[in-house]
Amino acid sequence: MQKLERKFVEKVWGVDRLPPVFGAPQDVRIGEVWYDPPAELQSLLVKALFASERLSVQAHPSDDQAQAMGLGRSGKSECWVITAAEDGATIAVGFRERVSPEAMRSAALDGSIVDLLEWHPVERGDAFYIPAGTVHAIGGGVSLIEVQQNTDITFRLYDYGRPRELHLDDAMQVAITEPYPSHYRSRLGEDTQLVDSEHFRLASVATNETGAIAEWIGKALLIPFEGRASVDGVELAIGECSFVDDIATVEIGGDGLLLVAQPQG
Ligand SMILES: O=P(O)(O)OC[C@H]1O[C@@H](O)[C@@H](O)[C@@H](O)[C@@H]1O
Repeated sequence: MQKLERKFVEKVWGVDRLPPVFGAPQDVRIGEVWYDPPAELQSLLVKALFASERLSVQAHPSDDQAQAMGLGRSGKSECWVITAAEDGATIAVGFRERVSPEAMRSAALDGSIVDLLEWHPVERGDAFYIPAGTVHAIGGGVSLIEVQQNTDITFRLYDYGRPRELHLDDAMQVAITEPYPSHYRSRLGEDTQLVDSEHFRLASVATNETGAIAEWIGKALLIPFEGRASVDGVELAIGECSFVDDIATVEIGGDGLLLVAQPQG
């Protein structure tokens, strides 16, 4: 088992103070904690996100689109598990109704795209799979764990007038201008398989009942979500992410809830 190194990333929409378990520098607006992918598992990246304000409205390319655009081999599908949400917090995923690409473009230019999106109320434990092409924006007052394909290609459609680069023409090539299919949503406690996609799968596993991953073999990433969890007797603290070479051969213990991610395909 290998605990992954953490990297703190400043973001305009980040928070002034991360939970103490992260030991983050003070006086810096941190929005993301990146867990450095190990040499043995480079295809997935895990992040913890902390948003005090809305992130950009954005979309990511698929593998084929990224390759056709000369941006490398990998696109970016991702998933989120909400770890904390202030009262009334929302995230935007997909459109309320189907829109034409032209209507999306002009709404991105004047900012009214924010009102075309479906803003979903969220609470701790809600999970969303976000396939490449889904137009999305994480709202303020939300913290989450993200598991994503390991690439950093984000096409911003709209950024609330913040002075950051937009990528509207690229986004137009990849954005799906439709409502978000509800079967991509799940909830910890009700569902054990949160994501089962082309590129990765994600399960929520109670440390005393690991049936959800009984058939899993091979490399995996473990992210403690709640309570106390251990692997082969070593405690996994909240705020950490660990790599194991073969999930089938490790002994999970403790009294808590773990997220377990594994590459597929
Ligand atoms: O473009 P900004 O607003 O900084 O957001 C960038 C972030 O967006 C989120 O939705 C995720 O895709 C993160 O992996 C990404 O780093």
